[in-house]
Amino acid sequence: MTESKRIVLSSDHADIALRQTIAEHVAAKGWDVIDIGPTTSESTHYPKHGEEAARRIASGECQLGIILCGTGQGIMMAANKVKGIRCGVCSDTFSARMIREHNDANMLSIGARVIGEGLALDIVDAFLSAEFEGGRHATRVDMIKAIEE
Ligand SMILES: O=C[C@H](O)[C@H](O)[C@H](O)COP(=O)(O)O
Repeated sequence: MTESKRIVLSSDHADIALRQTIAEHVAAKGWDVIDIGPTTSESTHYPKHGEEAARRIASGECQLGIILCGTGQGIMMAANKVKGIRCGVCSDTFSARMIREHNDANMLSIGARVIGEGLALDIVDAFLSAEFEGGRHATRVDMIKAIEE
């Protein structure tokens, strides 16, 4: 894990409570959590929240990010438009581990209307405790980065 442990959290209106539960869970594990909201369940637009969170990572302010929307898909698509972001939607712990180990993902997206709180927290733990393996996977991640150039 990187020395600085700062993580950004954001979501749309799909489940503010789950995001706040994840924020508390991650903070309890020693992460400095930057929860950029929103704070109410008023209908909002996931692209802006995905982009906002992604830019906190692209700027170097945060090392990792966790974002949520109803399916996790729309906010993931928006986040992945920001250069340097590798974000995957996960509904299982194996994928959450593998997107770190093989893809060096810096953001995790969760479908708040897809999975429950218990699984979501396990997915978060799998994502945060995994490390990028490098080697052949670094070659492939470099190829992803080259597409952005
Ligand atoms: O990918 C998009 C997300 O699942 C959104 O959370 C969803 O489209 C929001 O839908 P609604 O406006 O009906 O709550």
